[in-house]
Amino acid sequence: MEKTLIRQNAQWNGKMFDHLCPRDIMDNLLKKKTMRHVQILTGVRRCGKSTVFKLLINDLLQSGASGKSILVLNLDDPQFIPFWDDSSKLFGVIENAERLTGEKVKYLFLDEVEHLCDWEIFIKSAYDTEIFEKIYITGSNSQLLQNRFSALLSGRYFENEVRPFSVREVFRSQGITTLLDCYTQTPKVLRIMDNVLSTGCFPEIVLGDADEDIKQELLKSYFESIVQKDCIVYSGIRDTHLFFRLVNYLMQNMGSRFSIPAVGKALKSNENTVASYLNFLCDSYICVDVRNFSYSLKETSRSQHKCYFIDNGLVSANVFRYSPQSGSALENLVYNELRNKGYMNISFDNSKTECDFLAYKNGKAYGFQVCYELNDMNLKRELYGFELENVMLEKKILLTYNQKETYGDIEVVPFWEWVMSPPFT
Ligand SMILES: Nc1ncnc2c1ncn2[C@@H]1O[C@H](COP(=O)(O)OP(=O)(O)OP(=O)(O)O)[C@@H](O)[C@H]1O
Repeated sequence: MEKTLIRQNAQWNGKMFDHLCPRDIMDNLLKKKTMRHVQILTGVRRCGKSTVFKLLINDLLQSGASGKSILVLNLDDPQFIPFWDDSSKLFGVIENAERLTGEKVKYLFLDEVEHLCDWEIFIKSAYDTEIFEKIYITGSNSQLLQNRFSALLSGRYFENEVRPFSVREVFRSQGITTLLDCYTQTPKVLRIMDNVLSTGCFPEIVLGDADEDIKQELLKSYFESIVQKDCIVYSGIRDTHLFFRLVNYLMQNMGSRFSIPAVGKALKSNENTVASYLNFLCDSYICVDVRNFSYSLKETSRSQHKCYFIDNGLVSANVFRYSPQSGSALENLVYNELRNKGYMNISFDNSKTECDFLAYKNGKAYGFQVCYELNDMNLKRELYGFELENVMLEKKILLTYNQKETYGDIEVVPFWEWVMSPPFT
């Protein structure tokens, strides 16, 4: 089996990657390409991690590297099952590759490394041999670097999260590359936004020409594999019935505030179990647990939570009566774009103003309110959201589906315009 795998590897050539869409994360990765540090790419399943490998390989080939010096091993492939319990056997695969191609492996790519029970030991030895110019690895669980051997790698790696396409990447994949394109092709922009609100931003969903039903089916299969492989099996969840009820509860109440004791009560379960199941879900990158804003570090003062999902499509495929025109669908998209645009410490305000998002960039605080459609009934409440005590906001931005206005220092901006306005990261 190794022979076939290795022959496939040695045949890399630039033309194989012509059809791939460029990813914004590449700028960051290429800046570090000459550093020996191991590059770890984590992220939810199907978001495009292996494709980022291909983009990196393409760059290596363009820079003159030989295809034979690049070895990619996908450890999710059942052929690697015998290696899962003893990663040192991989050195044998590398030696075989070198014998077959007659060239040293300089660039090692390991996909889904979490299958190797002691992957850090293998990576540490591979790094320390100084044979490889660069080692890239991927994993689909944020606990990848939290096990007993992780300290072995300290100071030797960079970790970056790959995420499904940002909305800007979706626009770019459909030929909308500038703000001017958006102004001149607004109906197309709104059509893309409708798609993104309902079927999300996973690359295969965005780029595929399958009809809506097939996309929903595919999204359901993504969901099942994330929940099964990266939550239930990876974290050893025992009460799967409770776990599914929790996921369903969080999807139905996406973007609504909750407390762990209240969910425990609603699901008739122990709150400690609910809290740890929520952590397992977050570890798989399928959702994030956002807390209310507080200057105090005491946990009790941040006891309110809101859950946002990595992709609107995953939610729409699983929640009965999901409405892409709802505030929560747009709010979920805004949360993800805040992350894509590099905002940090994202929280919500739990005082009387109820500001949807407080987020920081370059040490400055920004306030965001999200309203699908502003009208006479909700305008006053939405503007009031920015009247925060104790926080000086650098900017106050009210994001809508397609309305633009200014109210004093508050800018009402269509979501697509905000997405396509620099700075992008
Ligand atoms: N930049 C891109 N351009 C074109 N297609 C892409 C791109 N990124 C991802 N895809 C497509 O999306 C699908 C999933 O991508 P990929 O296999 O890279 O994801 P992954 O995160 O490695 O998935 P998994 O965790 O399940 O292994 C593939 O069909 C791939 O071709």
